[in-house]
Amino acid sequence: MICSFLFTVLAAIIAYKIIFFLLEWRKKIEICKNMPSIGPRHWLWGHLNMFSSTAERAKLERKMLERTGAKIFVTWLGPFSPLISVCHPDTAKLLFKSSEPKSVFKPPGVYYFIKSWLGMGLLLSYDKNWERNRRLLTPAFHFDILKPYVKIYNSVADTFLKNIHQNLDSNNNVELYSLVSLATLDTMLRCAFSYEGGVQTHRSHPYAVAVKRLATLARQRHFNPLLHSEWMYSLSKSGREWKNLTDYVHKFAEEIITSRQKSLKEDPQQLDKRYLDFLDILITAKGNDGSVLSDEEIRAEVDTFLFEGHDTTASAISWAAYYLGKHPEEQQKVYEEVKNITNCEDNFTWENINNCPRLALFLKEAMRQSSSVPIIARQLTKPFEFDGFEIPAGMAVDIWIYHINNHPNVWPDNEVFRPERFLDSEVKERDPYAYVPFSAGPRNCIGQKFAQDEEKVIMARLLLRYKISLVPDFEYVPEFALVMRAENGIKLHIEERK
Ligand code: HEM
Repeated sequence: MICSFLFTVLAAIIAYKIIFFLLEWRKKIEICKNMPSIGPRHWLWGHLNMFSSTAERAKLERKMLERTGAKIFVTWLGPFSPLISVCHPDTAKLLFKSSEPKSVFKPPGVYYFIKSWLGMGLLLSYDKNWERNRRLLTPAFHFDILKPYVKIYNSVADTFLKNIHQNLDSNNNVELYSLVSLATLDTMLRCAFSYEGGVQTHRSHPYAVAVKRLATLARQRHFNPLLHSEWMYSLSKSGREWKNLTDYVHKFAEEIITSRQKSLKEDPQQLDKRYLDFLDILITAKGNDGSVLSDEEIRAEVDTFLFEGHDTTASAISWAAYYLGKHPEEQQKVYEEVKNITNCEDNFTWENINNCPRLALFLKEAMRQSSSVPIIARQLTKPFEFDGFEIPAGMAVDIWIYHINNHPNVWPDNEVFRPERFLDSEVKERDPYAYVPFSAGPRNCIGQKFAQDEEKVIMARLLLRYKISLVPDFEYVPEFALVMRAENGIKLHIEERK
């Protein structure tokens, strides 16, 4: 009797869940019915059978944007999961201006898949916790903190340039991306964490390798609906690899925190300065009620900044170097400027950083064509209307920064590399949300100035020492993941300048 009662209750719950799921599915189909997409949706694969790499997917989407001028589109990940994306300033600005949280709550929100790695640090947190930590950490990017970092950028560049020289093959070619990753990791560790780990002395560093692999695993999981459930993922091979790698990166972050805590205990006078650097702010932070950040909160911020602070900048610098090789005439212009303002000295100063207009234009155009953070995402807490499409609360929406920065209706001749697009006279004619490599609005990138300064120093120093060209027949294939990497790395031909 009890058994049959329990069975009936269980059957009712299962039936309810199935009906609820089917109704939700029908609702999603209805919402996306007339939305532009890269092609007809397959009943099982959705759009997944139309591309085998993120580069192919982005290419198909670009073609679709050329054809339709769409401001919003949908990609079905299998039969049940529509991924809605805004891709034009008109639609994206509604989200940039809002305080909608990041898509951390459920799949297929892209940030859901990296939550167990980065924790609820500044990138993924929302509401009161985010407000508190953003307020707390903003002073770490004050002018007075950033200015002395220029010395570190130059010292990092010294080792980076030596590494290039040492890693040249017999044809004078070098794979640059991995060396840049080490350089930007070194910068981040030294500037924000007062950590001198000699990162660049190795050909690769396990942390940089782990981050690269984690980003790949997150992307693969995103596009494999079978692995969306936590349970299925934890049983899979890649789920176990994910767990091992996140354990390792968390341990790396904990070591950095412990080492700084020890050093501050031994010599508290290190804190007697007007502006504390990033890690010291976290360690000494006190809320209004005297509470400190928990160990878990500190670690989440360290994990977040280690990743956001080095991987993004590595992408920006590596792709910028690629464009130097691709456009020799632009390289020459930037080189002339850098040579003149430095008098060929091996040092790029704070004054130089703020007085290199040609380099600044070049870097902006490079980041337009290869946006280091190609996609970000939000979870709607209220309904939004994007270009006539009503999207209900609860759905995740991707913001395609790369497509916004290249949208054919916003950027004439979008495939042409033309740094003059960023002259004041042209900028003032454009929508302020048309160029958003560092996002926009309240959740914009806190490290923008830091990243731009570092980029300028590394690029200027690279140009002063080497002439760069592309390697014929090498395939430069962008990978549209959390950060825009290059599938085969970025191999460049290098000639020492006399
Ligand atoms: C070229 C380099 C960089 C690019 C293109 C970039 C881009 C971005 C973008 C697009 C966002 C918005 C993410 C979102 O809304 O989901 C963001 C946020 C963020 N970035 Fe960067 N970033 C760069 C460098 C850095 C650096 C060097 C740091 C740290 C030193 C940093 C720390 C952060 C943090 C903590 C956030 C979250 C901010 C918040 O939500 O309050 N980024 N970045």
